[in-house]
Amino acid sequence: MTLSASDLVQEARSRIREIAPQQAAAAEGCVLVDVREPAEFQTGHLPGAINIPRGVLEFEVEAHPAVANVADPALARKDRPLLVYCRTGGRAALAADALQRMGFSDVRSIAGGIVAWTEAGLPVHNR
Ligand SMILES: O=S(=O)([O-])[S-]
Repeated sequence: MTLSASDLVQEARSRIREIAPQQAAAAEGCVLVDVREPAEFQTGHLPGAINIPRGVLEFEVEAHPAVANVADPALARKDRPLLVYCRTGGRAALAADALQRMGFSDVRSIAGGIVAWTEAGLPVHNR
């Protein structure tokens, strides 16, 4: 049996936690991870977000300064709350699923991504 991208996203969604943009806006102490491509990130992103594209996420997340264990760089802080998002939620669902499988214990994805965030009237940082 082969699966479509949509099937993969649905499967991931069954294993992850998604929260509404308003809940995400109220979340405190999370590392906010934009998993879109750098060019997308540059067109506007959530305030305070870091950009680790979906394609390199598994390879780079543990060493990112926002996640790394400074005292022992070999150990990422797997209990660090991570809040991931993309454009509409597909890539973020796959990203959240992968992060959980890597042992990150507090991962959430913003339902509907930055599109839903913007539609909810929440602020976007443009540079
Ligand atoms: O993957 S996506 O939901 O950003 S199009």
